[in-house]
Amino acid sequence: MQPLVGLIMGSKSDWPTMEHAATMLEKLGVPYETKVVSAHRTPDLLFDYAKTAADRGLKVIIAGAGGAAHLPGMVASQTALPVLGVPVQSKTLNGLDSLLSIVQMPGGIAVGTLAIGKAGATNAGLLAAQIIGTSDDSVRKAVEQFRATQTETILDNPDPRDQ
Ligand SMILES: Nc1c(C(=O)O)ncn1[C@@H]1O[C@H](COP(=O)(O)O)[C@@H](O)[C@H]1O
Repeated sequence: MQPLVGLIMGSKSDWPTMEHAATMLEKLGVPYETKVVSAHRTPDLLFDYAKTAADRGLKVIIAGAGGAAHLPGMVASQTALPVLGVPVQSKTLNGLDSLLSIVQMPGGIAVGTLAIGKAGATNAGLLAAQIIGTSDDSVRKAVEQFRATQTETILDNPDPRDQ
């Protein structure tokens, strides 16, 4: 199926975090492609990827990076598609560096910044599906079903001592 989401990251070392975005997209039936693209290490690839993304049929880009995390902002500078940025937890500064690099965009180029790490990657997948769900009924229904099941699971087992 034609990918609707581009899931990119600065390094293969980001995959253990970013795979949680992939898991959510798969759960919600959203086709995606995934690739290592780095603003620093592969700048020409980054420009080509971002400039051709919309014409290739992508609707949303999720970009994860750690440390000096310029990838999401640089992708956003080259495409009008919505870009969701995931700060990957860094070893030295625990991801605060990644978060601040992604979130402090200058006005006029937008990146939707998620939380640091696994929760941020999971929610990037979810938010991408919600964006696609505004014009795709089957994805919107999958999101609604996911949320209903999540709520039921908690209500059915409210005792915190039970697993
Ligand atoms: N922040 C960026 C960018 C970028 O923003 O273009 N490219 C790679 N990186 C990050 O460098 C970290 C360490 O990468 P390595 O593990 O490959 O040394 C990764 O978290 C990656 O996202």
